[in-house]
Amino acid sequence: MSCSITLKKISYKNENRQLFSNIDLNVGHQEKVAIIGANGVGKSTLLKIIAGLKDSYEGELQLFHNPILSKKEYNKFRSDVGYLPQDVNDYFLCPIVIEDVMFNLRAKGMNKEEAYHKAILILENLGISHLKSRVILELSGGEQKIVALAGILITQPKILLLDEPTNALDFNTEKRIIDILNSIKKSMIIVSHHKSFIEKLAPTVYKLEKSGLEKI
Ligand SMILES: Nc1ncnc2c1ncn2[C@@H]1O[C@H](COP(=O)(O)OP(=O)(O)OP(=O)(O)O)[C@@H](O)[C@H]1O
Repeated sequence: MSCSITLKKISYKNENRQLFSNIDLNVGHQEKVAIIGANGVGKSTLLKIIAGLKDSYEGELQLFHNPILSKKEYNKFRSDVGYLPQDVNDYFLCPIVIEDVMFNLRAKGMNKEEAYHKAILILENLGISHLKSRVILELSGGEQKIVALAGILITQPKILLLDEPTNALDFNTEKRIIDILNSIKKSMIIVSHHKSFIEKLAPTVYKLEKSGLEKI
């Protein structure tokens, strides 16, 4: 199987305790998997390891079959990985919605008109074009989450890592996000406590325990 993400015997210890050990996982090309587990077991931490935001782990992370042995190595693949954190507050780079959604395209050198056009399209797709001129910090938690998702999807990463993507979304917005994520052909890991959301999106579900990942 062609794998986008491979974890081999990943273990992580924070300042206080061993969070988890022996995590093995293969996420195939365009496969969608969900990770569930008790509060505090380390789901967000595991996602951060895969997102290249933690390097003090044991074991091996591979992206597209390439062992990632250093930050430098990870950086070659960073633009292939879109990470939606559980708390999106600290991840915005611009004060206004449309500017933030355009930011990564502009950073890659795309001209302003094209980046603006693409940003408008993605906001329309996600049903939030009415928010385009709003100040991000004045939006609700749910609105901020969709704006963050727009900023990720616009760069067309090959891998999506979504930490509680439907947390704080109302029923209709959640339904729209499910439809959009279902229509996207990408490798995805979704961390969620939300059973019905997972059932509609991810055919493969793993439970994170201290001693490893169990397929359920
Ligand atoms: N910045 C931090 N500093 C110290 N400890 C932390 C930090 N972030 C997380 N932890 C601890 O690491 C453990 C795992 O946290 P993590 O957020 O990965 O769990 P989780 O499974 O995603 O939980 P939840 O389902 O509640 O979101 C917890 O005990 C938490 O208190």
